[in-house]
Amino acid sequence: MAALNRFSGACWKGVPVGFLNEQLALVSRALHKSAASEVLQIPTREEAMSDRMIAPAEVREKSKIKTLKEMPGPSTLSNLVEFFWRDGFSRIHEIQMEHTKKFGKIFKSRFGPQLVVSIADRELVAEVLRAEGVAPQRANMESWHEYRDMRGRSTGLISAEGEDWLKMRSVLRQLIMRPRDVAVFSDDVNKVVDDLVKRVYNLRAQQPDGLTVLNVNDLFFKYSMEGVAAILYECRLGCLENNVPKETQDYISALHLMFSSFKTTMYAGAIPKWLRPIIPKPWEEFCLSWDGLFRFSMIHVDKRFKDIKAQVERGEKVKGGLLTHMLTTMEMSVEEIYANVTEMLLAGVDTTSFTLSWASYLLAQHPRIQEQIHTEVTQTLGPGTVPTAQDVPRLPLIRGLVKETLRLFPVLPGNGRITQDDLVVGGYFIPKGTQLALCHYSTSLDKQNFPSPLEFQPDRWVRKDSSDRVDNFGSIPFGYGIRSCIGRRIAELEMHLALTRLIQKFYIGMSPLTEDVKAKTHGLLCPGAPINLQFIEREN
Ligand code: HEM
Repeated sequence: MAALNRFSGACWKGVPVGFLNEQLALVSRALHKSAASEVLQIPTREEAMSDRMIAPAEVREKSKIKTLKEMPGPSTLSNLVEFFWRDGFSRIHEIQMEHTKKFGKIFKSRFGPQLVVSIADRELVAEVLRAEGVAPQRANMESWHEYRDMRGRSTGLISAEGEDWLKMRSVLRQLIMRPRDVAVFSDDVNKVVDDLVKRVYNLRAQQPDGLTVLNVNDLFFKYSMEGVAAILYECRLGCLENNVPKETQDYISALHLMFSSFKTTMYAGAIPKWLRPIIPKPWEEFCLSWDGLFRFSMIHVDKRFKDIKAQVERGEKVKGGLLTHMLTTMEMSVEEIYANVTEMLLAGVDTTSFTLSWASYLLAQHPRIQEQIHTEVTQTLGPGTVPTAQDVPRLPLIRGLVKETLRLFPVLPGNGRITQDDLVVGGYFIPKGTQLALCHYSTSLDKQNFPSPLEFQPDRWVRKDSSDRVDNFGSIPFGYGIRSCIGRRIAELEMHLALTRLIQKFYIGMSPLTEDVKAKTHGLLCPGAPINLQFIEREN
């Protein structure tokens, strides 16, 4: 039997009504068979319903379905101690692994009133995601919705649900979901890469050895923000300049507030409204950072809108990218455009910068692999060629580098889904409305999914022949299916072009100032200490 089945209907005395209906349907199908069924002595409906009925194998299998009560998992108390006493919020990825080891590949945890079913098995993750409906829900976004209602703002792709989400997703997916859609941004991103390289020279020059860039994540944060804004706002923000403009600096502060006070913002959702007068800070900070993020997006969207209007008034042809398209077609309202660019910028900066930081760190830790990749780049592109989106398919090791980095350090170590139907997963009945946690960190490091899982092997993603399938649900850092990451191709373009150029220009070495850097969870999986690297210029 497939480990997952869909049921409709509620539970009746612990047995899902849909399940009973299915049994009745099976029996009824048998009863409506012709004479042949009489020869086979199919039982009557009454016989079938009696205790003496020998159920078909499928039905017998279903009767083994267990309830959530029978599912193993840590106690509420141990969870409380783990998270609030032992700072579990910064070790969510490790706790995921520990619980998988202890309780198996499906287990339940309770956080106050919230029950979460965690799934750390690649096949079960695949079944859940493959069986999704048309508008999957990731998690309860009540605090996000409350802020938006309070300020009269719209939801964007991350926070929207149902029809609203479906409408916005269908507009955006036509614009940025395929590699060839984002290839048109290649020149814009390359200009940002030019500035990244300049910035590396500039930062190195400030250090006594003339080689080291301290805390590379700061550099990559600015690169990612500049890159994603070049695409989303069709303008430059000046993040990589020596003097970052004030407006941009304010935005960076709002973004830092959102993430650095991750616990605070988590509590903002978790603290009941009636407690807010007593503990006001989390909710206030949450609103303050959203105000900053929205303000910034609105400035840039309004500016572009004004430019387009002026162009139209002058009788000029309006040309542009993503934002221009959204503003001229108006398939979404202006409020929806504000909300979407705000949420996309929020989703697109730290994710990309952490991945770039880890990728550079891994290259520095593995000089032999770095040389292999450098050889691939120079042999494929020739000396001094600036890579473009069209070159990326010819650089399998660069793609492997990004995939392997995201396998070892999936920025989102776990993803969520709220079940929209009653389901059976891994032999357990899971009622509609249950919060699922898909444990990507555990599956990525599971040796059944990836041999020698702790080793950094970018070439494990290079297909040797057509039968050699290396894509698997063990590592799906961008999610899967209709609700997967809409910015995936933008992120990949930014990372592929930046890494290729850095590898062309520099040998990336470990700085003596960097010790073994462990990952920590801070909303996202990020470096637990500054990564300081040397960028040694190559001679070609
Ligand atoms: C390394 C970079 C990135 C990683 C690893 C990443 C990962 C993810 C993941 C795991 C999800 C949830 C998918 C799911 O629930 O199935 C997601 C959603 C999303 N991401 Fe990304 N992301 C990255 C970069 C970006 C960028 C650059 C943007 C925007 C330009 C972006 C925009 C979004 C949005 C808007 C959603 C919500 C989609 C929806 O609900 O329809 N992401 N991302």
